[in-house]
Amino acid sequence: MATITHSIPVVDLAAFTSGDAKSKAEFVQALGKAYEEVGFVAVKNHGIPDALIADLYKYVQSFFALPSDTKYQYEIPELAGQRGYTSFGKEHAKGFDAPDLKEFFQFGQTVEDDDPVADEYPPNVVVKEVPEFTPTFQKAYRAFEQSGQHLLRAIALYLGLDEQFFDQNVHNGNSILRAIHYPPITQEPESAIRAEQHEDINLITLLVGASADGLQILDKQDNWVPVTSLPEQIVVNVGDMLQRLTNNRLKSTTHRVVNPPREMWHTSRYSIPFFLHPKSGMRLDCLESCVDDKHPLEYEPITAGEYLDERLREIGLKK
Ligand SMILES: O=C(O)CCC(=O)C(=O)O
Ligand SMILES: [Fe+2]
Repeated sequence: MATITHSIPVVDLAAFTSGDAKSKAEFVQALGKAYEEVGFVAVKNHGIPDALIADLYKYVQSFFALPSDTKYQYEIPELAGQRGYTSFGKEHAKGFDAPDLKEFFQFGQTVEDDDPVADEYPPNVVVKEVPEFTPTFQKAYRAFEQSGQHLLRAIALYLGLDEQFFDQNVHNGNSILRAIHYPPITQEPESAIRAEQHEDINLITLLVGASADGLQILDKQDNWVPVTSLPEQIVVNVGDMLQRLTNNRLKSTTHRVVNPPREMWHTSRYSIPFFLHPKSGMRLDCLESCVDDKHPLEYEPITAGEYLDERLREIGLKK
């Protein structure tokens, strides 16, 4: 069912959410196979309204256009970049010293029921200069959660689990909506690129139309392949938590964002990934169904919270 129009398979989420049993089952197989082989898909009919995405980009651009001193007010070192602003040159990929050529803003979970997990989450940082910023992030956060929940249900079915396997751990989970600005490049970058090669930490990442070229994935032959998606599609990839849970059956594929050619140095690039995380208490111990003689157990038991802490230290965001 998946058609390859670019470097990554394309799937139609409407086949899962509104289709009959046959198209639902076909979607499950197409998504699962793509995640075993490529780790990335482009999703159409993802359910996130175009107008909301347009608003999100508009307010994100207004925020990054604020004077540096104003943005610094929203950078709170105790929050380790998990909420609010992180200035240019702070984050580096695991295993690399040179920081990425980016600044970003992170928005997290707001618990609206009486779930005690609320105590684990710092409040979001409210940008006063752009009043529509916070309500738009909140709306988008919920829309991404919803879309991600459908995809995780399909993944659960593919893995032979109960369709609702992820639901309770993702409801009020520690997901992050991150707006990234890669500023214009003004001098020959020494060794750094916009985002050095890495794998995402979380279960899955949903990425709305990055505003310019640059995203590349590493294929099985070690070639960098550009990822392009049509304007109405979002890119959704497997992160390390899902790879770990499935004992490497689903692939958390290495990716990076390269610098543009010199004639495009004067342009900014914006992108808005939603890193879908479970609650910190979710166990990421490898599923029994993913361990056998051919696939021996690769990882120690761990919770999502322990794993996240380990990874944030490795990328320089947590001391
Ligand atoms: O900017 C992009 O297109 C992707 C960014 C990314 O891979 C990340 O922030 O993890
Ligand atoms: Fe990434």
